[in-house]
Amino acid sequence: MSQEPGPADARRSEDVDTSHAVPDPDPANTPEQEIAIEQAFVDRVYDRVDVLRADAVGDRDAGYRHLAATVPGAQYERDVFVYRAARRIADLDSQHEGLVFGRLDFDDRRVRHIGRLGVRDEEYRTLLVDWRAPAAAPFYRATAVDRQEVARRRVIRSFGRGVEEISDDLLNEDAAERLPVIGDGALMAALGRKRTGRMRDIVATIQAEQDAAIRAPGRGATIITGGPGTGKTVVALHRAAYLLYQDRNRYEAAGILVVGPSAVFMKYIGRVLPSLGEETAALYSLGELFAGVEATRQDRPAVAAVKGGTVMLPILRRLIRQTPPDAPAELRIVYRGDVFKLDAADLAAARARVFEKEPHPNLAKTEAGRALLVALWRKVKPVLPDAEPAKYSRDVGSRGEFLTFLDHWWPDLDPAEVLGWAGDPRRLASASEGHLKREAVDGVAASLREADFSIPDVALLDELRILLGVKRQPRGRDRIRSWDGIQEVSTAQDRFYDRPERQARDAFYEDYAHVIVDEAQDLSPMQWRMLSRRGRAAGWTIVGDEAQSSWPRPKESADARRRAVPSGRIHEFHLTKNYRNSKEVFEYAADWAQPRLRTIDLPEAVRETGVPVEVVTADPDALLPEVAGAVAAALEAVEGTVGVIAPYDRHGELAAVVHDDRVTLVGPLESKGLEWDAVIAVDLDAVAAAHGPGVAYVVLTRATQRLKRIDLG
Ligand SMILES: Nc1ncnc2c1ncn2[C@@H]1O[C@H](COP(=O)(O)OP(=O)(O)OP(=O)(O)O)[C@@H](O)[C@H]1O
Repeated sequence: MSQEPGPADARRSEDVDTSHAVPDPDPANTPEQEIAIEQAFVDRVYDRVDVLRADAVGDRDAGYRHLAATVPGAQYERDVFVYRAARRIADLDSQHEGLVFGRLDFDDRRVRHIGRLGVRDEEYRTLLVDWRAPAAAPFYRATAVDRQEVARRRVIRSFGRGVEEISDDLLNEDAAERLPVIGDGALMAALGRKRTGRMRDIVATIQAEQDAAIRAPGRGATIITGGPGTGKTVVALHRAAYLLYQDRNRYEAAGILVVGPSAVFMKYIGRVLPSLGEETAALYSLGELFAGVEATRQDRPAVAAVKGGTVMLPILRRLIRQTPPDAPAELRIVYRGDVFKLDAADLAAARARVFEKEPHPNLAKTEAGRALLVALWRKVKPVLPDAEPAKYSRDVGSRGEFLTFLDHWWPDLDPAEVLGWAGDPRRLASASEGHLKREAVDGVAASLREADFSIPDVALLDELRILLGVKRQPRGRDRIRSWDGIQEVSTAQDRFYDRPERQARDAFYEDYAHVIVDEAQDLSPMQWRMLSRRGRAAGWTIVGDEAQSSWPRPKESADARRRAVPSGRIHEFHLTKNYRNSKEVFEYAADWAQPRLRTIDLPEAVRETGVPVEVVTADPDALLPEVAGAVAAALEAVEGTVGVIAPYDRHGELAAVVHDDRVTLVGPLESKGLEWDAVIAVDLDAVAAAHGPGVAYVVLTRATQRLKRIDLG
């Protein structure tokens, strides 16, 4: 729900009054006096929200009282009614923290407050404008050069219901005589705040170039590029919230999918959309897009490079045609007193004939039975010339022994099982003849013998799912629709509101209205294919930075992306300011990366800390004490989180440094997209050698305040 009119209402009436008059302040007011003025307004909004919540609870309860409705259609109406009330309650509940965060004072002395929700007063006049409404745009877009009639922009920071801090930005110098200007820079304050390990929303401080990307049209493809820390991830998430607000029916009914590189990353960003009141987007990491698998393991770079490439397509196509390992090698049938046999060669020929008719084995069972009967018939006919084909087929085809044979010879295949076959180097070598060298076969086969699947395996499993054939499912009753298509409201309501971190749609759902891909520079061609299946009719938001890529063949990936994303309108946005790293950290990272990377998109870091990057060389045998010392010093120096980023083969020996909630130890690939207040980068040269300079550049750009590099001597 939103009390604020959505864009449709705004279009209908451009002059929906979104501002209100307030008495002129005294320009000499102290910060405390101004805080008190805002507090009075904030209290008024909360009072109103309390009333609205009570109304919504009343509506929901009234809906439940009609539970016994038996008149056709009445149950549906009740469901819709209850659903809408439940939504309204959830919205109001989710937005309690910092509900009012912005205020615009216009040249004509009108005032507009901006918040996480739209709220109207008893007379349906706007009290608070939703940050996503067109009327809120000047809060993000107005600049001294293009003021959009804004005289002063104010950011209000609260804790619970209490206003704590105000920070103003005077856009019209002439208004200084009538408007007090307080505080120094909400953005800098937000950027300097300690990190907690969960990304926060930035509604109060979205910058103009970010706002433009957030509000781009939902259809077609929106491509957002920018160097490290420019807010690509946070912008993409706010964009999801914007799209949901802007066309709730469409985006809730068909869904928005947000895909990121790793489970750690999804956890890191997982609270942003709920904090914006949006619970319905599906968040999946690349390792989770195959139902039942939650892959978090990375393959060795050389193996990942093979598994992600389109070379896997012909290999998988051959693999599914191989005879299953436990399939019987001979069929014997007694017909009219004679024994008839199909040997291995006959069975192989029959198998090949099935594939000529139906390339998807899991859809070919009937065809397989027919092929066996035909092959047997060729043996029967010469021996029993008077046999009748129809009678023979009916008789043999309905026998238990024949059907049991068929089940074993042509079992329903599971993608995980088929991928497992490729763990046998002989099978893989046969499927990949002419495509892979011996060394690659051995590497891939060995990786497929591991106990669990790796992240690149998930795209292969998904490809196999399609190659094996997907049986048509009756459209599930529990597929989630918007309220106007909802079927079982109590179920939907539970799903939306009762689980803290939920998935609205399963991993195979294919009809998303919008797909947001973060860290897109790293997607392999096979991963692009997996995503394209989930958004055939979708709009796309693609976010990335080529320089941070770990995929070795960017052209192959770009081609795959072009094929995955429907051609059509493309909106491109480029973000230019680094909000994460201090200038000191970013300049160090850029100096290191520039000579090593072909293309690099260098943003401008907006914040200085005066703390230079530290570089030390440690004895390889004394790495643990060196890192432990660095962690202890970092915990002292920063209030927030500390990240140790080290090559995977060092994790065992370094595990002991994680003795505090604020400390995490991750591999270079998992550090993508994340940030810590202090970062300790272990053996950067090894990271660059194993994963390429792009990944080492990622490692160097994770710190908000302090970076220490520990090399091995
Ligand atoms: N307008 C803003 N106001 C406050 N904080 C911001 C703003 N824009 C970005 N940030 C913060 O800057 C940090 C970096 O943002 P984000 O992770 O989205 O960048 P990114 O471009 O995806 O980075 P990378 O490509 O290096 O992973 C985050 O802490 C984010 O909250």
